[in-house]
Amino acid sequence: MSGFFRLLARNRLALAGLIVMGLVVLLALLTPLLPLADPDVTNTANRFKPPLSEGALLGTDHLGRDLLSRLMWGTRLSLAVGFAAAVIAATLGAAIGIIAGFYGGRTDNVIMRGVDMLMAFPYILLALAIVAALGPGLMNALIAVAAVNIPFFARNIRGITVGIAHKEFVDAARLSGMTDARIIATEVLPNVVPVIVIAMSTTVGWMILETAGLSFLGLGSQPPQADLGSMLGEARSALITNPHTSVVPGVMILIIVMAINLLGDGVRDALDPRLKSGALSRPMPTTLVDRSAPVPKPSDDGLLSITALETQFRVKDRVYRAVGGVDLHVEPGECLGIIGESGSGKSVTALSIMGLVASPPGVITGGAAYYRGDDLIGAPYEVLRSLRGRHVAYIFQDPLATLHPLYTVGDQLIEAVRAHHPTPRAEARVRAISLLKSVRIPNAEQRIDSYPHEMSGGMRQRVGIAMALANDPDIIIADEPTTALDVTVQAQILSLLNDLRRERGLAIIFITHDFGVVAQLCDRVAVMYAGRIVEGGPTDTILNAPAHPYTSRLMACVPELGQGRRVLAAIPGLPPAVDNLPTGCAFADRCHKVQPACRTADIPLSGPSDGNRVRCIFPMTASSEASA
Ligand SMILES: Nc1ncnc2c1ncn2[C@@H]1O[C@H](COP(=O)(O)OP(=O)(O)OP(=O)(O)O)[C@@H](O)[C@H]1O
Repeated sequence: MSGFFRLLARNRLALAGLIVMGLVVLLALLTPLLPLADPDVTNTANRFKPPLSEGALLGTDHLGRDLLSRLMWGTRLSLAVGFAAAVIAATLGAAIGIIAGFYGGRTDNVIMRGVDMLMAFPYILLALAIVAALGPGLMNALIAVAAVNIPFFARNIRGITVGIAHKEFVDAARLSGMTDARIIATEVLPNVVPVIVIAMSTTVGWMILETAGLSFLGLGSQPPQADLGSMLGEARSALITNPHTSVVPGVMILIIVMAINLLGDGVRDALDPRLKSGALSRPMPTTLVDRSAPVPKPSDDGLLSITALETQFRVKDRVYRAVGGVDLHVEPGECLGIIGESGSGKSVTALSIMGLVASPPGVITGGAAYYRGDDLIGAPYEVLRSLRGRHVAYIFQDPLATLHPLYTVGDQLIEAVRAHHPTPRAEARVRAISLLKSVRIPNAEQRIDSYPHEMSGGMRQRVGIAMALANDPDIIIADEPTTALDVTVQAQILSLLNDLRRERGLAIIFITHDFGVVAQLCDRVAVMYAGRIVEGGPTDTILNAPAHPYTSRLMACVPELGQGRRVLAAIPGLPPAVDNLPTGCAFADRCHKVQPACRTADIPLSGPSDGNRVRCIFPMTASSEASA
């Protein structure tokens, strides 16, 4: 709750709205206690007194009634009616929406067609019809305003509920034997309450206006009772001769509605977790680059050479150092494996190369990535766009997130083929079919017209791989591409990638958690921890004699088939938070070989450039391992 108020207070306009609304509500609550004149007592001798007259701070109206007093009582009434109408509309609308969305089918159809009928009328006409049927009066105006707003809430909440009703946690609740009422109360309602609050906060002002509108037309509060709308209505005839009688309630309506709307926007932003992290702000086409240090020279002239790459996420006042000075290089026909625990910075390193880290919040703060001698970091968008997919292609981890649900896989493959090579559609289709065959999709001629949801997870992943191959790239950056595949398909895909790099000199950067895949495919491997490479070198050397305690413990976690029973040694503790990295070795807290010297200063990556390089001052040796 305190987090919510902190976020709300950060939005200056919302804070201003909150303060103004707080004052208005406070004044409305204190009105009966204030020494004000009776708002309904007429005194025609004092008609139309101007503001700042003696005994009438805001002047008097056409019947000589004190405008300040009428304003205070009128505001109190308008606020009460507006809030009450909002609560009634939200409660009934949400209940209708939840029932329609949860039960679906005929229940949904009957309820929502009724709601549609209500929505078919212009809302003010409907409100007028309801008040005309019930008779003028403030209570009837309240009922009318609530009734015309019920469909708005019902439709919104029904949409959210339909999505939630088919989620796995609702299925799990059903399986555990919960009744529908309990599922609605404990599983559905908590998920829709923020939406109800957001919808309410943005519509209260609107309902106050609608109530004022009905009173203005003489259908709401009845004389002598004052609300803001009726005050405006009564002042209509004196608009030119005595404008203060209209300005006083008009300004109050403006203040209230502005304050509520600003506050409502702030509440919406503070309650929506996606808005909080800036996820809905439009990311820039390439990652923002803010390099203060001079750009490093390439350490060698490989196909792709990454030098001292640093990428951060700047979220509000926190800085997450996701990648903290990474050096990597890959040659044509070579496969480089990147391995490390979840959150170690593997994906962010890979995405930084082509400027694909979303900005905001991502910023590349240092280093360079040379592709055939040209630095890609900070390269113009057009340059990166022409390289993306054509020379450097990515295979992403989550095939469902990368394929568009509304296009067939064929359309998407054809689009990928034609993005960089203008080809007739028929020719691109033939190429797409051959790509699907090359990733071993059975029945490719028919499957090309399938939608992503009609394919299994493994097939979708293979479509993602086919798409990466569409333009014969020089480098493929594969981020855990085989995680969703069964072992036989995984073996096929790995051998396909292996063939491609042999035949075509394709370079592969393969991000994985699986040492088995590294052993099978990679020539060299880099082990990452807390955003840095802690060990790197030829795969055989590292797998046979890991030098960093982290690498050795990571390997000890891997079960081995056919090696008999052995205890799997999990690494104790958790990786450090990248917004609060310790001095010295980031693995020190979890390391069985830690010494005080490990925590004093930064530890460089040392060792021969063509051999095993390690970021440790007490690396593992055969003898130390034996004694451990
Ligand atoms: N938008 C973001 N805001 C703040 N921190 C982020 C953001 N995206 C990633 N991070 C942080 O950056 C670090 C590196 O994340 P990254 O996705 O590269 O890890 P990874 O090693 O690829 O993990 P996995 O194996 O689970 O994919 C993590 O600590 C993560 O929490």
